[in-house]
Parts: sequence; C-alpha cells; structure tokens
Amino acid sequence: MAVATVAALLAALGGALWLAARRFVGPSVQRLHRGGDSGLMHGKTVLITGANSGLGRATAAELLRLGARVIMGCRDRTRAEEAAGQLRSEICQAGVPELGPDSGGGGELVVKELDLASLRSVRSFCQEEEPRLDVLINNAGIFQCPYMKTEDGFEMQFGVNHLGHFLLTNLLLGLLKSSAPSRIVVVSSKLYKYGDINFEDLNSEQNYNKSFCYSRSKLANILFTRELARRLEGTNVTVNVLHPGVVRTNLGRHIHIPLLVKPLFNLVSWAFFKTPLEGAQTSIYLASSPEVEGVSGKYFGDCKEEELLPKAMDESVAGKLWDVSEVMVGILK
Ligand SMILES: NC(=O)C1=CN([C@@H]2O[C@H](COP(=O)(O)OP(=O)(O)OC[C@H]3O[C@@H](n4cnc5c(N)ncnc54)[C@H](OP(=O)(O)O)[C@@H]3O)[C@@H](O)[C@H]2O)C=CC1
Ligand SMILES: CC1=C(/C=C/C(C)=C/C=C/C(C)=C/C=O)C(C)(C)CCC1
Repeated sequence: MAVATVAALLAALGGALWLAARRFVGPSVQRLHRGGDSGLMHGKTVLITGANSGLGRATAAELLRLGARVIMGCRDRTRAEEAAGQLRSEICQAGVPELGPDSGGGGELVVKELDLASLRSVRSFCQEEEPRLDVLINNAGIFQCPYMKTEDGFEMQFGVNHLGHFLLTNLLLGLLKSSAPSRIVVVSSKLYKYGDINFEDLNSEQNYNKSFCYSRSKLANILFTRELARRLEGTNVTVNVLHPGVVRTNLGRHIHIPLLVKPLFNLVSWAFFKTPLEGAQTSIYLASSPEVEGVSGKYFGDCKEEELLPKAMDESVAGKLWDVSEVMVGILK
C-alpha cells in the first residue's frame, strides 16, 4: 500500500515537473518575436477590435510599447477602460516614459465603443473623425456560442467575426488609403478547414452547428482577406490573415466544462496552450515588422507564411461572398 502511494506521488510529481518544464522551456515560449524597438510604431495609429481581452489586449500592450497610438475598439466601455488602465500601469512599470497624450504622438491608448454585432454601432464608430489610420487589426471574435442573432438578424458568429468586420473595414478604407502605406491584419483560425460557405443558409436558420458556424466565419475571414488584397492592388494598403495557434484566453467562455473537470482543463491549458503574448506575436509582426512591407493576401502562422487549403483560395467563392456581404450590411453601391 505504502509503495503504491509513494509510486503515485512520484508519478504526480514527475508529471507536474514535466508540464512545468514544457511551459517554461517549450517551443511556444522560444517562438516569442520581441524584435521591435520601442519607437518602431511612433506616430502610427492602430485600431484593434476586441482589445480588452486575450490576444487583442496583448497586441495592444506590445504596439503601445512600440510607441503606437492604439485605439481599443470594444463593445463594453467599462471592461475596456479597466483593461486600458491596467495596460497603462504595466507600461509605466516597465519604464516606457513617453506614454500619454502629451508625448508627441507615441504610446497613447484610446477607448472607443464598437459592437460588431450591431451595424448601427459600426457605422457610428466610423463616423467619429480620426486624422489617420495606419493599421487596422480585425481581432474580435466569438466562439461556439449558443444560437443567437445580432441586432440585424445575422447568426452571431458569422455576424461578428465576418460581417461586422466586413462593414468596419469597408467604411475605414478611405482613411487607410489616405494614410498609406497602411496595413490590415485579420485574425482567423486553423479551424477554417472545417468550414464551408453555404450561401443558401448564411444565417443558419435551417440548421445550427456551433462548430461549423465558427469554422465558416473563420473561412470567411480568409476569403475576405484574399478578395480585399486583390481589390487593393496598387493602393499601398496591404491585408494579411493569420492563425494564432491555440491560446489561453476567454474565447472558450461558451464551452461548458463540468466543475469537477475544470481544474484539469486549466492545468492542460496552462501547460499546452500559448499565453496571449505568445499567441499575439503574428498579429504584432504583421502590424509592425518591416519584413512584411508590401506583402499582401497571405496567410501566416508563427510569423511565417503558410499554405492554405484550396477552398480558402477559391476566387469565385471569395468574389461571391464579397457581393453577398455587401448586400447583407447594406453598402451595395
Ligand atoms: N484563443 C485561441 O486559441 C484562438 C483565437 N482565435 C481568434 O483570436 C481572436 C481573439 O480571440 P481571443 O483573444 O482568443 O478571445 P477573447 O474572448 O479573450 O477576446 C475576444 C474579444 O472579442 C470581443 N468581442 C466579442 N464579441 C464582440 C462584439 N460583438 N463586438 C466587439 N467585440 C467583441 C470580446 O469582447 P468582450 O470581452 O466584451 O466579450 C473580446 O475583447 C478571435 O478572432 C478568435 O477567433 C483564433 C484561433 C485560436
Ligand atoms: C483556458 C480554458 C479554456 C479555453 C479554451 C479556449 C481558449 C479555446 C480555444 C479555442 C480555439 C482553439 C479556437 C480556434 O479558433 C476552457 C477550455 C474554456 C476551460 C478551461 C480553461
């Protein structure tokens, strides 16, 4: 009995040490791409959607550290102000002195309300005058929620992840062009592989499968990027799309995990998932690195270009999705 207890304790200790070692010296930590000088983004304005949490928050922190004026486009002002306050104090503690509105254009955080589940909110957000926009990061997202509709009657995941960002980007294109060279960065997911654009039921009214709808919205992000890159040729505005890997964020909030199993999931995610800062590296890279100047229409993971499945490169589906999306959000000329 005593031998069995000691063996079990040793196995548990060994397992814990292995997990901890993996966490601290594993490949995901080594991939960190913190090459940028503070000042690299000085004078640049960056808009990040969903910047109060997870990847968006980590991206905001790093671009702020690089000297950008970061606009946090968030649906909940209280949560966003709280995140902004924390980011400001983290940056001050890290000793970046030039933060603030009087700093001559560098390192400023601005919170603005933006609910991507409401076309009215997207339109009113874009009506607020901004003198320039150098980088737009379409980051906000919702994952495997129960069947819900946006204010305008779209299935929630397709509505927020694709249509809200589609309208936002289109309404900001003039400003991005007048600020060129400028960049658009789109956060998609490897799970696009399990999606299809079923044009006959884009609002999933006949049949709702939450995993399929998430994957479809992320496939739409990629098709949108490729069609937009084609339309933006010669404008000096680039657009690229990325997958961040599996990252420990609040994205899984709609996944029900029994209370007793939760500690195990937390342990597994702590050991195997990327941290938000690790997951945000490709967004930061595409937003700021001189290495990707002029690169457009490409798909990235871990700061490197990756190949796409043929269904994400289908030009006729991308063109049709663009046309249908224009009608859905009401910007058909
Ligand atoms: N975490 C991961 O493993 C992966 C994430 N991704 C993608 O990364 C992106 C960021 O997600 P992540 O940081 O993980 O998740 P989080 O849930 O931590 O962050 C998502 C952000 O999106 C915001 N958001 C959700 N709905 C809306 C809306 N209607 N209007 C405006 N903002 C909204 C959230 O706001 P609020 O806090 O108010 O809810 C939050 O700020 C998503 O596009 C996701 O699909 C892709 C692959 C893997
Ligand atoms: C951290 C954590 C969770 C987070 C899950 C996440 C972050 C899922 C990510 C999904 C992916 C990979 C989406 C791809 O596009 C759970 C499981 C809810 C509960 C336990 C702790």
